[in-house]
Amino acid sequence: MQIRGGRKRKLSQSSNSRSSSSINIVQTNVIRGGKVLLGFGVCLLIWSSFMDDEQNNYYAIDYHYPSLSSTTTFSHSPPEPPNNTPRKEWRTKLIFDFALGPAVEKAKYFGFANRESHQGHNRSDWDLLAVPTCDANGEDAVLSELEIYQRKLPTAILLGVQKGGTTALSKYLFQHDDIERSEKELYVLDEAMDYHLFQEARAGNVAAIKLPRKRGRDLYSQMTMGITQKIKRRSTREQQLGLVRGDSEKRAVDVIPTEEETRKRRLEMRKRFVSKHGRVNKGQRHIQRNPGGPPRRQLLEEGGEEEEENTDRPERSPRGVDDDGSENNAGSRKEAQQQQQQQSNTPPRKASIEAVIPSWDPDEKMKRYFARRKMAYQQNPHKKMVLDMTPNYMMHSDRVPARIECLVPWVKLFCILRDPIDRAISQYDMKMRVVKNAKHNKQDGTSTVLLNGWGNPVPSLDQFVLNDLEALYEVGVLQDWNKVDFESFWDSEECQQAWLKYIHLGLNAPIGMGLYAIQLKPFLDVLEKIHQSPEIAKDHFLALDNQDLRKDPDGTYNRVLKFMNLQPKTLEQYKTTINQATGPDGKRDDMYRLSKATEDRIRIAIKPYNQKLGELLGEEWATKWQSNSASP
Ligand SMILES: Nc1ncnc2c1ncn2[C@@H]1O[C@H](COP(=O)(O)OS(=O)(=O)O)[C@@H](OP(=O)(O)O)[C@H]1O
Repeated sequence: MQIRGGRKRKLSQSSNSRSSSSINIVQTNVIRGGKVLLGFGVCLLIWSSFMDDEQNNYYAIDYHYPSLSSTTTFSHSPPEPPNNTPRKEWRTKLIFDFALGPAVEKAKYFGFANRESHQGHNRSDWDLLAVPTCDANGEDAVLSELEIYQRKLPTAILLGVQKGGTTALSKYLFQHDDIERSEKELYVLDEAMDYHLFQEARAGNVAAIKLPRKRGRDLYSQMTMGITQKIKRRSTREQQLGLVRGDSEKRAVDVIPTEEETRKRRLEMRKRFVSKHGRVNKGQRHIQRNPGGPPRRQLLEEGGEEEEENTDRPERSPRGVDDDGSENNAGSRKEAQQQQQQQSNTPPRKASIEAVIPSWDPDEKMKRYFARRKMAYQQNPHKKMVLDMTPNYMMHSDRVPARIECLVPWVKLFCILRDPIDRAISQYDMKMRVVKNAKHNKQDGTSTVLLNGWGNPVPSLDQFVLNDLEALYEVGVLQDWNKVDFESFWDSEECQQAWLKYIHLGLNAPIGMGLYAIQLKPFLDVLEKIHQSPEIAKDHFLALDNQDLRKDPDGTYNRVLKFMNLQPKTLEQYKTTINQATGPDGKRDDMYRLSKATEDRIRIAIKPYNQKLGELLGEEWATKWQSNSASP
């Protein structure tokens, strides 16, 4: 702005007074130079400030409870009682906050002034949860088993892994009479707890919580959650029209366009948008799309498919890197906000928690969480096990272990692992099932480009995994193991920080999720810490292999029952998704295939982590996935 202003003045000066002295010219040049420097300095300052911010965002997931202690964190290290707080009170408060607190808030939210009337639960149901889990001296949990069951706190937790076969296993387990039937994925220890803390932060009870932006997801994979709304709408439309979804031939249609094709397409879309609605600043777009014009709904109706593609974009991140990976123009955003302010005379929106997490919908979250907990808290004292099978816990290994220690130290943890490559392919397949209903843009009659809801081409399977591989190298989780000694890296602070940085990027993590050793280590550590004995800790952990579940469902099911100290049982029904989708050998005719080169690259890169898994879980795990046995 300043530079442009300077230029204007210079032009008007030169036209009006040709006879200005050379001193004037020198002065003008000096001023102009100064302004340029000043502008440069300001830009540098802005840039460095939000670069810092970006950095902080990666590491700042520390949840503080000032009411307990300003140093009690719930993420990276297990919380300890603050000074002068009796351990009993401290623990009661934690249990109350985590298990009961959200429930009380929910009751308030749903307008139950009187909790007695709430959905058949009476006050004592809720209050049961608030009973301290330690004795009068503040020593460890003294809840009897019955008390734990009555409280419906989880007695066993399935940590992961996503696409490992959780759905099938949960269907099997819920057939058992001694297992409480609840929804499969509860997200109590990650999302719900995070949500509770957000509520607290909003109320000013805890320090503001920064979460990483979802930039990485967009930057590296382009398969974002943002598209799901659009796809849902489109698929409903397709259903209404009687179109069949899910036929496997469609999977083969994604031909990845060249960069040039992508650029052209974006330009075209932009041109069409501008010709229809006028030029709109990036920053302005989500503030007021069409000042004074027809309402947006009307625009959409007139605009048809193309414009809808463009206008369906969710809000962009407040600052920093844009959804499509390009740098935001912080200046133009500010400008747009100023313009907006002038137009509407309303103050600019303050950065809020919602701004930090763009897609956050508290009401929606609240309802979902409420529904889940309601199921989990069903009053049935006869069931012995309450399961929380949330495959994302494994990936949230920065906060869930501490919460386990603090809240449910008695739990047994189990997981079902799968060949990382097969797992990644399955994840891609899941994403594509959503994406493939997006617009297919016929370009020249021969190639068909599959686009996501934002008009960006979706990556091929190879690209999808390679992008993640690149991210893992970028943050330092993966390195050139010929140059870096994995053994010393594994135990280092550097490794932990790199992993934190990676998970806080919010990626789809097709390869990262397959690094089981690094995810499981904190859970194994916390079990040892809780039980103070490696043997007892071992009894509280079970790792299953997806292949075993495929080949011997009955045997695997009974292994889990034994692990939970439940009576053995023969499975009544095996009907799971495996029958429709995957054969007993894990192969699927319509499955995507990774190129051999990519697969080899990944296997070499993650090999040391697999070997570590052998050290953690037993030798057989070290060599399980050397070659892709499930692929031809
Ligand atoms: N019985 C049995 N044993 C082993 N594996 C099975 C079984 N049933 C289903 N599947 C396969 O599991 C994959 C889905 O995993 P999840 O249910 O964990 O998915 S999710 O994370 O809950 O979305 C999914 O894998 P892909 O078919 O490769 O996508 C299912 O086919």
